[in-house]
Amino acid sequence: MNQAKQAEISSGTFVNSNNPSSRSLKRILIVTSVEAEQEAVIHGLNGAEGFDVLVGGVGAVCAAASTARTLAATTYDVVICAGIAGGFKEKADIASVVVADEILAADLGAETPDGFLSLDELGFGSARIPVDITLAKRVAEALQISGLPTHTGSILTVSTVTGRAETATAIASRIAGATAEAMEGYGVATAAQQFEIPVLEIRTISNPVGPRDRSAWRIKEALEALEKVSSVLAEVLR
Ligand SMILES: O=C(O)c1cccc(C(=O)CC[C@H]2O[C@@H](n3cnc4c(=O)[nH]cnc43)[C@H](O)[C@@H]2O)c1
Repeated sequence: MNQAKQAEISSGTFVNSNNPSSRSLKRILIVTSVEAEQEAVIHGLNGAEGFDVLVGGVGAVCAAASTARTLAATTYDVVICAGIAGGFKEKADIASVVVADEILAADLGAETPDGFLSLDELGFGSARIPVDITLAKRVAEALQISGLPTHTGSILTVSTVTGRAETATAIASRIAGATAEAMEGYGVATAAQQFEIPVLEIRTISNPVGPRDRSAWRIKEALEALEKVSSVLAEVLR
């Protein structure tokens, strides 16, 4: 997608009275990759004020550019990357929810005969972007209480969807805490970081990370879970 499409739900104001830091979240940007995810989020928000939902495109580069363009035009208090994802074996099942405790560009680095070197090891910055951990924990707790099976862990950003069992095993053994993989989080988070805005990533699981079997992707179930996640977000962030 070349042209990011923004659906503004409302420009109203809301205050988060449950936040221990008393920070008020007046305006929240949710970035999805495709329109089906945007629609699920909008249905779940059910007209709640203060949320804008952007289709940022597939892949970290497109997501970063779309998010940065939006943040340059409007002030937000938090940015949330949301959508469907692959879940790592024994970490996140189909239709469960993963709230990132960190956002990690899993394939940003260098391959060597002795293994993978991350951006950090190469000395070119960091492949890890911290989330607003207080907010992430509060959202995860609310999702769990609402009955959605919810995990907290690293959500990896990859350029290529993992399609072999060997790759899945290699990634899981290289990255402790790898819970889900998707393709946009690091891009959205890089834009948010450069605008000094807190970031979250929340994903619902459509498929296992492993041998490619598109017929086994449970996109409908994952989108239904994403809609429920969004209705909880409307409650917990209000
Ligand atoms: O075909 C459809 O109806 C449909 C509806 C909603 C979303 C899609 C996508 O294909 C979304 C692509 C999006 O999903 C993320 N994703 C999902 N599973 C994985 C995975 O195993 N590894 C990496 N990324 C995954 C990713 O963020 C894509 O942008 C189709």
